[in-house]
Amino acid sequence: MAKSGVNLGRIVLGQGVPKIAVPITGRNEKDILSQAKAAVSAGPDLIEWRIDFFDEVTNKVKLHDVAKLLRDDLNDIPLLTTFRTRSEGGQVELSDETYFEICQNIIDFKQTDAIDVELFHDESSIKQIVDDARLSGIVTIMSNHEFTKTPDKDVIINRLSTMGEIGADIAKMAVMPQSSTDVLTLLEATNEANKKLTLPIITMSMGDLGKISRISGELLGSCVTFATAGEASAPGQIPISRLKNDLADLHLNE
Ligand SMILES: O=C1C[C@@](O)(C(=O)O)C[C@@H](O)[C@@H]1O
Repeated sequence: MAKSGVNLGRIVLGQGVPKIAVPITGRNEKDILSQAKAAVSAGPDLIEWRIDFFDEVTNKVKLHDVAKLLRDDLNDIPLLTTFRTRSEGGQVELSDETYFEICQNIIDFKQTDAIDVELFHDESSIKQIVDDARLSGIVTIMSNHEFTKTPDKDVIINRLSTMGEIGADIAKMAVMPQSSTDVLTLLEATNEANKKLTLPIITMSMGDLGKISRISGELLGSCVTFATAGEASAPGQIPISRLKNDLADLHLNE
């Protein structure tokens, strides 16, 4: 039975072919806007702004100005805004207080369709962000990254499940494989979690070894795949022009 999807602007996550997200990783306004132009012309389903790359992310006024300029350039392509902390593979380590302040600013600006919130922070603050996002009509994608290893299948499924219990609209888990067996662990966890959980999930096994996980989402149940239209934001991402063909070739017709 098909799950009910999550509306994100003009797209629905959790049904049919996985949606393609292209990240923007510029460090300043000029690079952010020129990457946005390249991303838009590559024709993704959604765009991710990785604000941890932005040099002025802690300057509220500047963050708001660039968020608005970016949004105006996206031609209605839905926007996901993500601050990835250093311990999860991002650019900057922050105190929880600053991390949540930035998340709150992003919600208050109302210039995004979705926000990424990392699972491993103070739980009551996460819940507050999820509630505030919902009140503002912003979708929460809760995430966890394991940048050095692939946890056991049950651990992956439990974390995705916990994200749903906390109130996320979508649960996301990225892991690093050390072997082909690790890749299979992530794929199996995806297949099981997708059947067990009511919320849509996003998973990936990073690096070259894990590339298969970036094209197998329709079969196993991962609803978004991240692709490049220039800079990659994580290892193993496939250029969008090729990924579109891969997803079309693997599309299930019945
Ligand atoms: O969570 C993810 C997934 C990702 O880490 C990947 O492996 O494609 C890329 C990040 O930009 C994004 O926030």
